Amino acid sequence: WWVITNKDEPPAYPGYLPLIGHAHLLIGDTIIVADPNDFLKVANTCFQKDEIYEYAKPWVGNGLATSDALLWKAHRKMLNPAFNPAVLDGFMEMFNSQARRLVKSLEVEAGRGPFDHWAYSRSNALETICFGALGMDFRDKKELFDEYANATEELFSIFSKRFLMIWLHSDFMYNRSELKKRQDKLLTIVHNMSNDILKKKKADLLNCDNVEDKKKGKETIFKPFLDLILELSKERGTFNDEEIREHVDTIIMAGYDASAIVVTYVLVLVGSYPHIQEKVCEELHEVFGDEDRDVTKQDLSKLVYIDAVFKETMRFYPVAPVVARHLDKDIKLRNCTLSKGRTCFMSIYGVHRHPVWGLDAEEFKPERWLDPATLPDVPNAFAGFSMGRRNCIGQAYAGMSIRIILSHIFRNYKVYGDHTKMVAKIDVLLKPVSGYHVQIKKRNK
Ligand code: HEM
Repeated sequence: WWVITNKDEPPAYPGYLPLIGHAHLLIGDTIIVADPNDFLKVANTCFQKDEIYEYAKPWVGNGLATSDALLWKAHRKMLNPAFNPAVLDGFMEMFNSQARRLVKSLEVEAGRGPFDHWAYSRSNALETICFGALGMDFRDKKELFDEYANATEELFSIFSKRFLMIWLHSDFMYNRSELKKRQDKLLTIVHNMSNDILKKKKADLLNCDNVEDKKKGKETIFKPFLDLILELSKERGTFNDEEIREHVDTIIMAGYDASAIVVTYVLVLVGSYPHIQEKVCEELHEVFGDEDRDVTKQDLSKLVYIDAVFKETMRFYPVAPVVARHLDKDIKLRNCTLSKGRTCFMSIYGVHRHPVWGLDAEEFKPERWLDPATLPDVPNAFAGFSMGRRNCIGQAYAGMSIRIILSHIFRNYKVYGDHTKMVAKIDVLLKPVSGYHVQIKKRNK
């Protein structure tokens, strides 16, 4: 308590013994926010990410997720158009074909015992995001894909190992560690890939006149983010090559793991509740009949129950359970003031289990999303994509791709799971330690 600088600071772990209850202050001057209104206030008052985000900088540099507040403000404004609905409409066909690939790859498991479908969802999501971000088609380049996929997976695990090994927090110690040597090797693989593609794309762009495409109204045709960012740069002179590479790597880092985990959580949860799966299938039948056609944008607006399942899954198991800001000013909340200079952990998990969700907050209930009367009174009670201006830029992309995947999977397979046997842990993201075991059976058409 000796470091408390503001007289109306919140108490440290209320109810705990002094000294022991303040022990966290020795590790770092941190505060945790789990109230929906407080979360939003912090999110919209302070845009500076905490120091722990520095660990990801060797991979993604000053991309949106890690950049300092000032640079982030300028870059986010310039990048928002690359994620607008017209651009995302161009991704529909690719999302559908990737969802079909996932369904096909799962065929070997149909009718057999429990299996961990994470490997399937993860590699499918990485293929999709590499296609969407870089325009890189890995589909017939298995060796290259495996090398890239393994490198990204291991990089994630290195970040979380470093976070847990407090003695490696200082750059001085980390730069001398085996972990850092391994990280450098993996980064060479990952960066070479983006740099090679960037070089090739730049050369292609010089040879084609995109203004003509726009005149012909072709904006909704699929264009990877890299092409869009290159075009923005060409038109407005916005980003240099290094910045473009960092933004594209950020999109890959931020996009694929989280999306894949949400799909896997949905399968385990829906597989645990047959009555919910029945409703999903009834809705799919109403919209598609017995057809195995692609999902259109109009279909998505009709799939309200699947949307409810998607949102409830993200509420129940928030993939990004905590985000962190460095408080660059004092922030006055309703009941207390947070002092400048502290780390503020904003608990998405806490917001999603907050009393505003009612007595059934601990239950998985997609129905709550179907009627505004059963949702919390406060508008900021859902933070799955964080809140405020520094929220997830890929929210619409993720929502679209995931709902398309689910529409294909549940039209083709009956899924069985038991989420009560799943133990989750925070490994940068919230992941099950026990695997994502489900069983699937082919549906009769
Ligand atoms: C269901 C999947 C996803 C979830 C749950 C998710 C969640 C989040 C959250 C909670 C944040 C805030 C992180 C923080 O403040 O530290 C974030 C930021 C971000 N996400 Fe996502 N995300 C998902 C998918 C995607 C996809 C598909 C993309 C790209 C296509 C993406 C790109 C980004 C980027 C670039 C940021 C940084 C935004 C900024 O600081 O301006 N995300 N995401």
